[in-house]
Amino acid sequence: MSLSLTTDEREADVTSARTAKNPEGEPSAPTTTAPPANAGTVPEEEFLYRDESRLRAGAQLTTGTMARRLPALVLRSLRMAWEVDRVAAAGLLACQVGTGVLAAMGLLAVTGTITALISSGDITDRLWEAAPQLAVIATAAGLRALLGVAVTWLTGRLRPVLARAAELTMIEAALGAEFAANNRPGYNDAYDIADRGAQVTPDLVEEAQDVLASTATLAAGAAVLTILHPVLLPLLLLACLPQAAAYVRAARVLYLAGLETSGRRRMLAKLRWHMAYMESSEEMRACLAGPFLTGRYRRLAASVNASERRAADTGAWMRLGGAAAGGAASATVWGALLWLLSSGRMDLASGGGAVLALQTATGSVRGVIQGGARLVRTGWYVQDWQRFLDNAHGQAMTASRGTAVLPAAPERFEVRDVTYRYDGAARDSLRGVSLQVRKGEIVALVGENGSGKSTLSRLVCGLLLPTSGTVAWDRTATTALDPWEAWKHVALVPQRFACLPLSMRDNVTFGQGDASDAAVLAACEASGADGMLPQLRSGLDTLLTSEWFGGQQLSGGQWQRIVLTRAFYRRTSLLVMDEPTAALDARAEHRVFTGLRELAKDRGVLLITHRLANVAVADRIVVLDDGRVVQEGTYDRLTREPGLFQSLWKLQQRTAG
Ligand SMILES: Nc1ncnc2c1ncn2[C@@H]1O[C@H](COP(=O)(O)OP(=O)(O)OP(=O)(O)O)[C@@H](O)[C@H]1O
Repeated sequence: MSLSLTTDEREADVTSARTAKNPEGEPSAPTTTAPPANAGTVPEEEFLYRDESRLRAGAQLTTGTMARRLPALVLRSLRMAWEVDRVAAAGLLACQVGTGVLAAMGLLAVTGTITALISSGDITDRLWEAAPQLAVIATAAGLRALLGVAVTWLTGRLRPVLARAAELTMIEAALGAEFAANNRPGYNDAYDIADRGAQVTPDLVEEAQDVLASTATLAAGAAVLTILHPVLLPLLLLACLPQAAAYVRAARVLYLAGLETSGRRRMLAKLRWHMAYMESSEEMRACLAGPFLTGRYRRLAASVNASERRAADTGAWMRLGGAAAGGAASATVWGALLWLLSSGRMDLASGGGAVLALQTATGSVRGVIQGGARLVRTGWYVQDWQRFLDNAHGQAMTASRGTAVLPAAPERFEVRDVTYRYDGAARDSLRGVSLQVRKGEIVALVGENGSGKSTLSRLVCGLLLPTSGTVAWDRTATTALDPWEAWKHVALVPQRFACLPLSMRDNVTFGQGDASDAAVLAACEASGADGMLPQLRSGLDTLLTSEWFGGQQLSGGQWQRIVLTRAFYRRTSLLVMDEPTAALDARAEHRVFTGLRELAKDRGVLLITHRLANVAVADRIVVLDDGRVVQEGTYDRLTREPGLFQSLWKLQQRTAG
């Protein structure tokens, strides 16, 4: 998926804009080929969900599946609740069992009361006879109300804990995924859907509670109905089948709509982020991107709304059909009860009890069906979450890498005949590349935009694994290494870095090392970040963001100094710097490059920069062109030797005047 335009598309765009003007230069009515205002040139279809196998699996979900999966889902929700809060989980289960028992007691007491009241004899005697039953009814009702309050309290206690626990599993899954997976077609959709599953895990528990409560009351009603006449319960259950089928079909339609709109909803979230947050807000304003993007947002939102409305309408029609069929079937059950009474097969007292039991059971069956359908839909989402955690998309690093741990800090990082192609890309980003970085050596990577420098640096760091060829650290292939152990030996200054809302100290240390003032200040000195310390309100403990009270915002160059400090603080065997001084002023840049030789004494340094005068500091320069190494040598040699390096270098010299 690409948001950029091809040259043809861009030209078509300009042409249509030109033809939309009349010869006097006044805007005319848009031609049929011109895109409508604020439309954007990438059609919504680009953001459709395309995982056919998931959609097919979704379409095959039936009432049978629901019936089979309900017990497992209820158990699973109880297990999840048990894992995060045992007291609440046990309490909820006890409350549900208690509710069922009390419902049965209440119903039996109602039947007993009616029998006592309509029997012959003095009314005072009959009332005295019914009194204990009435006491049971009142006590059962009161206790059920209390249990209801307890259920609400316990569920409220569980919800946030479950939600945070589920969020954490997603963060861990994302951190444990291959960096390359982000490019895999469908991965981000799968992540989004799984994330939705994680968010609804508290619903799973709540809905399971509802189903359990309805089932408990249904069990009580069913027991009383069966005692009164064996035909009533099977009839009632049969009558509910059409409604159950309709509800499950409606749940399936809504679930599939959720899948289908996931890509578009993700794009909406991304647009919202860009329009609302500080990182891109200056560009949004100054380039007048706001109206265009809100137009784009409206169009995408309309397309999502239309899909969701269609699903809601279809679901409503299905439920209406189910309700009508259920109503007709209920009438049959009530008819059967009338027939039993009129034909003398059931006495009047039992009939009174049966009316109440039927009413209770019908309400509970409806509760089981509606709650069950909701629970099953939530269960599908939770299943998507579990599939992601189970590495259904093959993204987990544990699946693609070994567990080897290097016995000592590595001294040689070697790339041998490596080819790399990003997932979903049409061509290789690197082809047959070889490179070595040894301890004590500074190697510079240069080349034009898109030539493969960052990709190669990611391979050297072990962030990416080669498509073919080998990347080895002291003879151990990066594919065999435990990544978390391996990255203890790497410090990376990436092109796009993270500006985290943490204190300056935490932004530098990330909780590693001794984090003492002396250690952090030494790294600050090497990067030039020490110069900004006097401006920080609380020194190293200043919160680096103005989005919260007490925080302080840094400039772009100041942030880059922090990122350099981060890398220097780590004192690793390999230091990779991708455009490390792009935002630095001349003094800070000079300081970094003059300090580099000292830094390289006990580590290998891989330096990527477009400022070719700076690579004079390197021992070796490797020149990349379109994914291949085209030149390699010292600065002196490459500036004299005709080739890509010399021509780029001369251009820069000329620009510099
Ligand atoms: N995450 C990615 N997914 C797919 N293709 C990518 C990705 N990152 C880079 N590429 C492609 O790989 C090629 C090399 O990109 P790379 O970022 O390594 O170039 P570079 O030399 O570092 O460029 P620059 O000087 O602009 O930083 C480019 O054609 C780019 O389009």
